[in-house]
Amino acid sequence: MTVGPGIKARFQCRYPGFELAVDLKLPGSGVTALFGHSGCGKTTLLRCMAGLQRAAGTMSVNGDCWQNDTQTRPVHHRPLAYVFQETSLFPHLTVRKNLLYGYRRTPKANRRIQMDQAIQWLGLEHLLDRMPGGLSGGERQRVAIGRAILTSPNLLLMDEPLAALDQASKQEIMPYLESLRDSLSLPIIYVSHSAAEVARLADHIVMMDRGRVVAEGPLQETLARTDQPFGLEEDAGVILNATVREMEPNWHLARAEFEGGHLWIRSRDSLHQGQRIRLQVLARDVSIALKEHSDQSIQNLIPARVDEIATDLSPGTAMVRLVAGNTPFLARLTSRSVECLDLQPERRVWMQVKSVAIVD
Ligand SMILES: Nc1ncnc2c1ncn2[C@@H]1O[C@H](COP(=O)(O)OP(=O)(O)OP(=O)(O)O)[C@@H](O)[C@H]1O
Repeated sequence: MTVGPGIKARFQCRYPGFELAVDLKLPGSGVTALFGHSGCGKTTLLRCMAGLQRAAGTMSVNGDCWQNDTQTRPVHHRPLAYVFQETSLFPHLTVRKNLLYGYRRTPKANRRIQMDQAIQWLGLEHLLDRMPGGLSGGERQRVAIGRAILTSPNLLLMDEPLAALDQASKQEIMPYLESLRDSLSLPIIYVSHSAAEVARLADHIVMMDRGRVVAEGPLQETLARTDQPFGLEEDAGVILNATVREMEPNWHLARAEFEGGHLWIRSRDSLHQGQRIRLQVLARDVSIALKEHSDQSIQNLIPARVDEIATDLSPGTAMVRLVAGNTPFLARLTSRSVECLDLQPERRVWMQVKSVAIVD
């Protein structure tokens, strides 16, 4: 069988009352989120990928075939690391020795991630001589992630790694996960049912429902679908990557540039010029005008093109996809407004953005 770059995962398996059937081609780098309601099969799919769950199918990672129709490599021969919701550190070993455990088990020639790097990425310097029993939940999880990546895996599987943490610990650990995403070249499959985590971390998304994939693709593009396979119509919105270009301290505003325009956002102390941020714009916060009105209170007025209109989402409601430069946005309007404005694909309009949130 020829296997190319990226991750190929095709599986079929059954439990009483549940069947998983997926056929996925995923990017060979970055974070792919497996997203969906409880019981939709996210953990089962992750276990199939790891070889922990028997399933018919194929699995390959950047050209390395782990399973096909005739053979399957056992889990301990797959170069992967798995981080669970509940950490399982060795309680009798210090943090340093827990980290070294993964590192030393990896043959020297295969070590691509060094101790110092992992310690720095995960901010573990001051914890090295501590015992796991005395760490907070967030600190323990950071050590567990460190131990996992120090095996230099070719695939990192993370199953709801923040689910057992309180809100404050989740906020604390997020920047470390972001730094891992940006520093590691290895693909990460990240199971979550938190839209906020997905918005912040993922590059690619797989949305599952009852053992099937209902939508899949790059995060930005997929969230901007007018058919809203996520069932999030009320909270539908796009995520965009932007860079802070200008600070207006007198007005407490910052100008964030995205591919195709800029948005004024409310400033905060932690923002600085040149910073890369992710923004969320909800469909219900976007309205459309045919002319550029300057006599109104909305700061963000952006020229855009109508790309697609879906009118049958719920009675009287339409979802309009707009494109500014290369960046898609969604606007949720009444069907009446769509008709009154005579909106059609390709029409040039002005997009009024009432509210923008920094994703964190
Ligand atoms: N070993 C098993 N035996 C029988 N049924 C199972 C087994 N493991 C999982 N299931 C069932 O398969 C379905 C999918 O479970 P899975 O844990 O993969 O979902 P999930 O999306 O990860 O859910 P959650 O977000 O709650 O962890 C559920 O209906 C579950 O009850």
